[in-house]
Amino acid sequence: MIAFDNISASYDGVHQAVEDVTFTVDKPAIVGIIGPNGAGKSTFIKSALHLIDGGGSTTVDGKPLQKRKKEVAYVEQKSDIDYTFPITVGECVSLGLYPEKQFFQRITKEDWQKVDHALALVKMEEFKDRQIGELSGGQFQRILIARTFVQDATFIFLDEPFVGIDATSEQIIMELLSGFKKEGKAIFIVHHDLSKVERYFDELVILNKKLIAKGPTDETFTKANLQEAFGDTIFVGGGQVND
Ligand SMILES: Nc1ncnc2c1ncn2[C@@H]1O[C@H](COP(=O)(O)OP(=O)(O)OP(=O)(O)O)[C@@H](O)[C@H]1O
Repeated sequence: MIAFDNISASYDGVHQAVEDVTFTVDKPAIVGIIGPNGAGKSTFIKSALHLIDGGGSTTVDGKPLQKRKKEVAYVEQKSDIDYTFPITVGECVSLGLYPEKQFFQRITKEDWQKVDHALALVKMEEFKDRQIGELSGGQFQRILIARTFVQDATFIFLDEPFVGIDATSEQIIMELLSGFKKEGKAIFIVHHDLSKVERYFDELVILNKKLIAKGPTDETFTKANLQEAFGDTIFVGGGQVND
């Protein structure tokens, strides 16, 4: 279980971007994190994972996150990533091995097999020796998922993984994540396409600075909760919103 206790964050010390968000998630699960632009979804993850300063604490199976870092993987928003960094696809995926390796340890043959296996899972094995800068957005996203796979993390956080990627990549990634769930992992996905919410997520976290709702999707994906988070203008194209 992962428990977030009073997670808060402020960038200027005056305005709260995230305020006292508390909830727990039992694995396995695929959890959607939704809310309007600027609601603090990314900030919540960064503060909860101690990537930025903030208040509150996160525990993994009762232990402070600092002691269980290897079990947590995070893929930041694409806009935060430097694609021009000169490394190959294989090297990029192998970075997932580093939480368990000291920097002076060599990557072994067995490690490279893990990398190859992960690349095969995301259907990117032919791209192993390409530079990451040569990939499409969807291909790159698949590489980042492969990196979390070699890390073998139990809790995986993905910030808007489907932005600007093609339907095939989205489907490949969702199938892979369902497989991760079957292995007992919990996957958190910041997502903005509300029409896919019911199909993709077992549980939902609805945020707008504060926690508006958290629970099984069929209980939380309601008009009342969405109006509270997004205001009255919310429109869910093709999706079913419960009363
Ligand atoms: N590095 C930063 N410095 C200052 N303010 C920031 C920074 N990052 C985010 N903010 C502000 O914090 C608030 C929450 O932003 P955040 O990016 O967490 O929202 P979000 O829900 O992920 O938004 P989106 O859906 O648009 O990605 C916003 O008001 C944003 O302008």
